[in-house]
Amino acid sequence: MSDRPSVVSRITPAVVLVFSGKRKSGKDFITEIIQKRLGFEVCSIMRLSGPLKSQYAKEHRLDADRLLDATSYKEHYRADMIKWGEERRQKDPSYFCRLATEGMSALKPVWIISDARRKTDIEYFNSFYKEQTLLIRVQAKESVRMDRGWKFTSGVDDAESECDLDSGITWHMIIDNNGQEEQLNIHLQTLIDKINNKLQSQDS
Ligand SMILES: Nc1ncnc2c1ncn2[C@@H]1O[C@H](COP(=O)(O)OP(=O)(O)OP(=O)(O)O)[C@@H](O)[C@H]1O
Repeated sequence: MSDRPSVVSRITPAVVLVFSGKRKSGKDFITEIIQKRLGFEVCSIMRLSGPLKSQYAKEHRLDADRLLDATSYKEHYRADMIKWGEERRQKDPSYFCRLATEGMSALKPVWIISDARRKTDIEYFNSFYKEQTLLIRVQAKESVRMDRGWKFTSGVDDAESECDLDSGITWHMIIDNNGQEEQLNIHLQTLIDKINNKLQSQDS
């Protein structure tokens, strides 16, 4: 990849956790637990989908707050915003990764990317932060995801953005999140131990 991250994000994090998983597998649920356990002063959650809306609003002189809420304003621009995002990504696959990881939150030592969706997202973090990056896949059975409100939606669940990471990636950790609290806690503790080891090896 040719584009370097911005000046702020070049302050190298100690750990980068890159999460991926199907809709309603529990990515937000899990990443928020990890952030709480590590502490908000240590850990930032960065959403690659976040800058899409804010940057689209900026470039089109729209009200970003209204674009982010559930009004018809958002619906009106939705299709155009998705098209704009795809065009941007095609021109520059690392565009949204760069935007999501700049700013003050990049100053914290642990970054959690909660919504990787494409192989290019993985390539971005592997190319700039190889030593720090742990790739984590969250899995849940379809029946469990349905209980959480997921319903198969054609054009969404069969789109590249949902399926690109279904194969071809060697994950450092796979977390099964089917609602078995004890099993989840074992996974999370293993991960937190790994993070703490990385943080300690940076200190020494
Ligand atoms: N282990 C769990 N125990 C209890 N509730 C859970 C668990 N995992 C997820 N949930 C709940 O399931 C719902 C979906 O989880 P979450 O929003 O984390 O999924 P997601 O993968 O981030 O979904 P999306 O990709 O659609 O944003 C939430 O209401 C969340 O609180």
